[in-house]
Amino acid sequence: MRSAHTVEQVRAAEADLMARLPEGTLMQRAATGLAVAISNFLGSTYGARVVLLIGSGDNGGDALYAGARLARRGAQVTAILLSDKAHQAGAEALHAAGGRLISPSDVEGLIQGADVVVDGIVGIGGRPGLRPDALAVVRLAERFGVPIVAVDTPSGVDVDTGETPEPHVNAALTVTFGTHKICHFIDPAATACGPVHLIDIGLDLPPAEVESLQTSDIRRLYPVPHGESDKYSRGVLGLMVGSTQYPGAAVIATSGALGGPVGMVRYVGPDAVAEAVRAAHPEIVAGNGRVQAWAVGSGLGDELDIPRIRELLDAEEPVVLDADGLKALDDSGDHVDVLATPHAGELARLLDVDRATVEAERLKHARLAAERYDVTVLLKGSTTVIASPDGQVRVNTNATPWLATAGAGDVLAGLCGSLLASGLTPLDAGSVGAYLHAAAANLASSAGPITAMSVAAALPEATRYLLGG
Ligand SMILES: NC(=O)C1=CN([C@@H]2O[C@H](COP(=O)(O)OP(=O)(O)OC[C@H]3O[C@@H](n4cnc5c(N)ncnc54)[C@H](O)[C@@H]3O)[C@@H](O)[C@H]2O)[C@@H](O)CC1
Ligand SMILES: Nc1ncnc2c1ncn2[C@@H]1O[C@H](COP(=O)(O)OP(=O)(O)O)[C@@H](O)[C@H]1O
Ligand SMILES: [K+]
Repeated sequence: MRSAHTVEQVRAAEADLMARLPEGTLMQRAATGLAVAISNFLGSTYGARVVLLIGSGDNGGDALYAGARLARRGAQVTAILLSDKAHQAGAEALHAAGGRLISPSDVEGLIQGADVVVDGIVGIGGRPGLRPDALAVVRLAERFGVPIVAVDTPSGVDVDTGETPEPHVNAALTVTFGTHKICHFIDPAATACGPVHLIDIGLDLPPAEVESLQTSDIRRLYPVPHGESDKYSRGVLGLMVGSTQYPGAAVIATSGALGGPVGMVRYVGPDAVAEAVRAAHPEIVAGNGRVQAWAVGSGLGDELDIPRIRELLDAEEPVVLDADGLKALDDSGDHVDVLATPHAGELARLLDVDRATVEAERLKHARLAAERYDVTVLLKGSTTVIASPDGQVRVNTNATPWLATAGAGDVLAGLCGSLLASGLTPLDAGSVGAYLHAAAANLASSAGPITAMSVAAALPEATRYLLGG
C-alpha cells in the first residue's frame, strides 16, 4: 500500500525524529535524495544549467543544498531568491560550491537557457497560490518549455486536499520525502505533480489518511479460487443493468463481471436484453435466483424501477449501485454494504452541488457523500477516489486517459460487482476493481484508442499478470 499523510501527521513525525538526530540530518537526507533524482532526470549533470526557485522556508533549504551538490558535480547552478529570508545555511552552501544567488528581476534569458527549473518555493508549509514574482518565473519556464522538478510538492497546490484553487506549478517530476502527501494522489493536484519519486528519510508514521493499492495488495486481496472452490462458493453476481433503450450497457457490464473472479452471473432484465447478453455471453444465466451480490443501475434509462432497487438496497446482499440506479439512493437507510460508483456529474446530483465543484474538490465530496448516504463511494475520473463511511479513503492513480470512453463505467460496475460477490468488502472491491480496470485499460491501449469491450477483454490477462501467473 502506498500511503499519503496529512501535513500535520508529517510535521509530528518529523519533530519526533529530529529530536533524536543531529540538527540538519533530515534536510541533508532530503537534499541528497533530491540531488540524485535531479541528476537522473537530467541524464548528465556536468555542465547542466540548473535554476533553483527559492522561497522562504525549508523547502527552499532542500533545493539550495541539492543545488550545492549538483554544483560540486559540475552543474551551473543559479538560485533565484523569491524571498529575502531564504534558508541561510543552504544559501551559504550553494555559494561555497560555486553556485550563484540572484534576485528575480531580468531572468528571462536565464530561464530560457535552463535545462531544468527546481521548484523550492514552498512545500508542506505552503498555502494555495503563487505570489506575483514566483508566478512570473514559473510562467517563463512554461513559455520556454523548461521542465520543472518540484521539491516535495508543486508550489501553489493545496497539499492536504489535492485542490488547486489558485495558480500553481505543473511539474515534470515531484521528489517527495518521508511519505506521500494527499496532493500526490488526488486530482487536480496529482496531475500537477507528474510522476512522484519518494525518498525515504526514516520517518515513523501513523496510519495514513489516504492509501493507494500496489500490485502486492492486489495479490493479497484478489479472491483466487482454490482446490475446493465451486461456481457457487466463488460467488454468484446478479446484474440488473441495461434496458431496451440501452441494451449495450448490459452486454458491457456482463463482460466486466465475467472478467472478474465470480463463479456465475445471473442477468435480470427485459427478455430482449437478456437475449442480447446471452448472445454475447452464453455462460450467463437469465432470470432471478440466489446471488451473493448485485450490480445495479448501468444503462437502466427510463426503465429504472426505484422501488425494486430500494428493495435490493435494503436486502442483505451487497450492491454496486451505478449510473441511473444512483437515483434510488436516499440518506435514510443503513447502506454500509453498498458501493456507489458515480462520476462527478452523478455525485454532484447526489450532493446538490455543481459538477465543477465536485471535480475541483474530489476528496471532500467523496467523503461527504459516503457520510451522508452511509455507502462506500467510488468517485470515477482521472484519479478514482474510494471513500468508505467509516472514513477510510483509497485512491487509484493508475488509469490512462484513454479510459474516458463510453461504457468504461459499465465494465467497472460489473467488475466491482464480481469482486463484491466473491466476498470482498465494498472498500476492497472498489479499490481492487479500479486498479484492475485501469491495468486492463493500460494493457488494451498501449497508448492508443480503446473501447469499453476491449478493456473488459483485457481483464483476464491484466489480472493474470498482476497475480504473477
Ligand atoms: N521539517 C523537516 O524536518 C523537513 C522538512 N523538509 C522540507 O521542508 C518543507 C517545509 O518547510 P517549511 O515548514 O519551512 O515550509 P515551506 O518551505 O513549505 O514554506 C515556507 C513559508 O512560505 C510561506 N508561504 C506559504 N504559502 C506561500 C505561498 N503560497 N507563496 C509564498 N510563500 C508562502 C509561509 O510563510 C511558509 O511558512 C517540506 O516541504 C520539505 O521540503 C525536508 O527537508 C525534510 C525534513
Ligand atoms: N481522464 C481520465 N483518465 C483516466 N481515467 C478516466 C478519465 N476519465 C474517465 N476515466 C475513467 O473512465 C471510466 C468512465 O466511466 P463513466 O464516466 O461511468 O463512463 P460511462 O458512463 O460511459 O461508462 C471511469 O472508470 C473513470 O474513472
Ligand atoms: K515546492
